[in-house]
Amino acid sequence: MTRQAITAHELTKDYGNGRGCRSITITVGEGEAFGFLGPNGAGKSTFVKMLVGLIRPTQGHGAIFGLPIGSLEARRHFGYLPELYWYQEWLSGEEVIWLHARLCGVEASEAKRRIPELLDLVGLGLRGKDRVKRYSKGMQQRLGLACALVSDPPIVFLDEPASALDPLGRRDVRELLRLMKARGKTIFLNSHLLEDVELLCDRVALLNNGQILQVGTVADVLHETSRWHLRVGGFAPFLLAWLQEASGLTVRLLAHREGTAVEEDAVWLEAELEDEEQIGWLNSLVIEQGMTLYEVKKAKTKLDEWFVSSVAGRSHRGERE
Ligand SMILES: Nc1ncnc2c1ncn2[C@@H]1O[C@H](COP(=O)(O)OP(=O)(O)OP(=O)(O)O)[C@@H](O)[C@H]1O
Repeated sequence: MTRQAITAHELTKDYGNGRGCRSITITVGEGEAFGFLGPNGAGKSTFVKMLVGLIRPTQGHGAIFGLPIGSLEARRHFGYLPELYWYQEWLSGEEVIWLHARLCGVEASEAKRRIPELLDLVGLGLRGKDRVKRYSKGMQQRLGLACALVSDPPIVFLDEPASALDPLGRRDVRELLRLMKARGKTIFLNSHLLEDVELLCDRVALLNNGQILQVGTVADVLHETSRWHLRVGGFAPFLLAWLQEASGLTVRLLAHREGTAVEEDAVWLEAELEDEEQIGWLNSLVIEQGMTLYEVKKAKTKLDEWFVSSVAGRSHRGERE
């Protein structure tokens, strides 16, 4: 059985104004990449700050490899990239990493060996001797990543690690996270870049107003829809109404489906089922009407669609207050 890397039990932070996060219970296994999602102000950073020991919970408890959050022992096991980072601008990039290495207790000889490796890893290879004052925001974020990895920790907490990066930088970070995952690191990722989360994370949690709405594997949350797509030939518009009436289901014509050429003869229909078994019934109706059934598959929701549909209609604080 996989060891539990991060656990939180009813972890709560109330800033005194009713904001923060409420009663969050989750477990992240060793080697797992866990995506923590939610709209602005949902409480994601607050939750991570409790786990890394920067703020004290109002209630509940948590542990890192079984060690209480906030303790020095727990802190030895992770690296952390905060959402808002600010490094000593009078130091060079190398000196900032050196400082973090020494604060983490990395031996001097080991730190010297790691610094050029880390600079290369985060794409700052040639700029290590420049002062932070001369770094762009994106370069400082890359520096922050290097600092989070300096002790080669088994767990990394990354709060929006690519928020300041251009598309190339984002791709670099995506690759870096994949590499870390392949090396068995546990990754706790707060991010609004849902495409990256979908590619990297094993499980995701969705937070709103400080509370968890849903937790599950990426596959589960994306496949929970009951929408099916059917590619049919010999379609005529009147058949749509007929299909709806005969099946009693909502069936619509998709204007065009991403990634497929628009063919003259074949169209995509989308059906909403109440029960998966209805798909066989619908297929037989399509064939009965003389249409050709080329393909039938369950519609896969993108993570951003899932995010929007899960949060839509609920009140949420943050930037929209
Ligand atoms: N120190 C504080 N004192 C009072 N309220 C706070 C404090 N820090 C955060 N909050 C509030 O707590 C809520 C959660 O904030 P938090 O920064 O955790 O959200 P988030 O999900 O990380 O948002 P974002 O995606 O914008 O980074 C927000 O309503 C915020 O205004």
